[in-house]
Amino acid sequence: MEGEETMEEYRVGTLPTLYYIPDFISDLQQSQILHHIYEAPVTKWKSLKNRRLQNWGGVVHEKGLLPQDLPPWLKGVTNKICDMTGLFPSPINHVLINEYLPYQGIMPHQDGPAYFPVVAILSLGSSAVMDFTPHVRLRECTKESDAKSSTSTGNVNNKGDGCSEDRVCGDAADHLPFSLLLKPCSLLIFKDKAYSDYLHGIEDSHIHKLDKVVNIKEAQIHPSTGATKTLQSEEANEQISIQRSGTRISLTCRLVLKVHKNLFKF
Ligand SMILES: O=C(O)CCC(=O)C(=O)O
Ligand SMILES: [Fe+2]
Repeated sequence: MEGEETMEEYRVGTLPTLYYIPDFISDLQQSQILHHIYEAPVTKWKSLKNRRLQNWGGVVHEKGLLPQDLPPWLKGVTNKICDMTGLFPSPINHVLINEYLPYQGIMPHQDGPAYFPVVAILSLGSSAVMDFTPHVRLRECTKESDAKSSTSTGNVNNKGDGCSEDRVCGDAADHLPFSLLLKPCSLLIFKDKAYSDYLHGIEDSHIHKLDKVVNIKEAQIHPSTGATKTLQSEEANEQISIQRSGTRISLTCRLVLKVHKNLFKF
């Protein structure tokens, strides 16, 4: 594969920097990776309020990474991601493994500043919907520009606030929430705007709605993904959602550019 050019065929949604690769790994590779994850000593798991995680590659500090070699079974995955996407300037050196029970999620957030702004997330085990929400500054900008246009001044530059540039307000219409269906064995990659202008998160719920999903076709919904139809009682509007039934594991693969070989040089 030839990197960014090849990636074009996996672009989803309206942002230029959001890619979804179905079946990035085989079922057999998935089982092997899951086997390694659950083979790790129980002390490798860190329990958070609503999920567990394993940290591989070392400790991420504000000032960089205190590195630890990734194990070969993870390097196999991260090398394949680097080779195929061509989006990482050097090998991925950090992997966070999150485990979610069917009612668990992750609150909307932006990834920390220590990371190079490209994220690759491999999904295993069970499907989930990831929601992208525009950053507050962009949401406010949208409201502000709506309010201004309703005053019919026709001038979006008349206040020295966060909306004071035509360019920013012009972009605001593009900053609508959207979601992605992440199926087992798939790889999601996002960078640039999708990384910096949006928060990403997964709802703490057994049911995930598909109404804002931009990769339905690519994710090819069928019964084994857990896709179901539920009926909205009042308007009898059919709305498709997924019923989460199994544990989902994700591998968040990233690069920390600043690596400290020696703790005392921090
Ligand atoms: O589990 C996921 O798909 C998302 C994880 C995530 O956003 C993170 O680890 O920063
Ligand atoms: Fe994240």
